[in-house]
Amino acid sequence: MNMVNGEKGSELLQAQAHIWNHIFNFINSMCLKCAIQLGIPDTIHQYGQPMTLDALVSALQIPPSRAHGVDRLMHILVHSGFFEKKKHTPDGRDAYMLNRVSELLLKDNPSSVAPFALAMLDPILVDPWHRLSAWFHDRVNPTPFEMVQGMSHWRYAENEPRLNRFFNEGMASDARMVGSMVVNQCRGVFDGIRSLVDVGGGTGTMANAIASAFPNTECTNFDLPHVVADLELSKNVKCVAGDMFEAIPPGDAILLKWILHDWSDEDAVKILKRCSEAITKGKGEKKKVIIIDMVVESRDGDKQMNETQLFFDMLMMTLVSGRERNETEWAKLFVDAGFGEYKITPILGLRSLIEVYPSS
Ligand SMILES: C[S@@+](CC[C@H](N)C(=O)[O-])C[C@H]1O[C@@H](n2cnc3c(N)ncnc32)[C@H](O)[C@@H]1O
Ligand SMILES: O=c1cc(-c2ccc(O)cc2)oc2c(O)c(O)ccc12
Repeated sequence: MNMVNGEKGSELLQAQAHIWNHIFNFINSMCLKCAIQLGIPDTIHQYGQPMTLDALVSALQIPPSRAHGVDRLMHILVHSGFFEKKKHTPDGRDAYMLNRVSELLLKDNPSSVAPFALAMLDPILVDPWHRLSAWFHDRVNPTPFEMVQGMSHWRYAENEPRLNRFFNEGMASDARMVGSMVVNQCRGVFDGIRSLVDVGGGTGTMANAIASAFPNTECTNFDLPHVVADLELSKNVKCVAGDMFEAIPPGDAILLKWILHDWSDEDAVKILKRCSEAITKGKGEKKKVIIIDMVVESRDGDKQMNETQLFFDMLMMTLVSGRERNETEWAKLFVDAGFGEYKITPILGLRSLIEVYPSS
């Protein structure tokens, strides 16, 4: 039988479509970036009602000769779930509305993902992906990022204010969402904690949220000097600059949100040992390390969740010599760093809150 006829032929065409879909996946990312840069989500939001193409083109100040482009851009963005389209009541023309996804792209949404999207899709962070295969043969650079930029992601952020700003803003918007969930849904985690240090706390959003929900807990935000320089934090939050591989300020509890997945097992154990020293010096009775990170697991039937876990693991390998870990891998880190029991609370979607206790 001819290969391109019958069942074999249809399998072949399906395989080809699958490959095309993956080749062109970057078009989804680039259309998203374009929509954010043009300000489409904010423009529709400010309009306050479903917005026709003409109204959108005019508000965006795009020349009428490019209106067909906005039409086609909106078509793919509706298809990929970023906006809703409905018939405009008086004349039956199409009109666009925000949905829960595009609300997360609004500039004034405290949980906006827009800064992250712009940072991730900037050539600085896209170029390393073009070097991934070369990196597998490279014996020198810890990450594809370092291969391209000649320095680590953290050093680069220190020298490049634009990346530093986008990255810190992206982290802060995530910390606003996670901070409010943690202080509302996991209050018990902070019971009896007299002092807490948020290690690698970025611009202090988590420390501020914890300090305002638990005024009796003395909170410290600890990060690299260029991150904490000129920070204005709540008046009951201390700010300390330093290197977590050298020493961590003392506290009953150490918070590590999205820290350990940035590092290899060897470095993660070093950080945990510094945490162990810091809680030993804490003055309270109750002591623990609180980790907010992903615990990789196979989620039956949820292809998107599984794929997102894989994306994050690749992101950690490409940008920052880290990895995502399953429960067995986490448990090994805790044992190697000399800790005792741990408790995982899977409360933050793809991420969990892990409490790790000193060995008795
Ligand atoms: C992925 S971000 C997480 C930020 C924050 N914890 C959050 O989740 O919003 C990692 C943080 O670790 C900080 N960091 C990296 N190396 C560090 C070091 N050696 N000592 C202290 N902080 C460090 C970075 O500056 C950055 O703020
Ligand atoms: O470089 C990153 C990017 C992210 C990231 C991107 C987009 C999102 O919607 C959320 C997060 O997260 C990172 C991270 O957690 C980390 O520890 C290092 C680098 C990055």
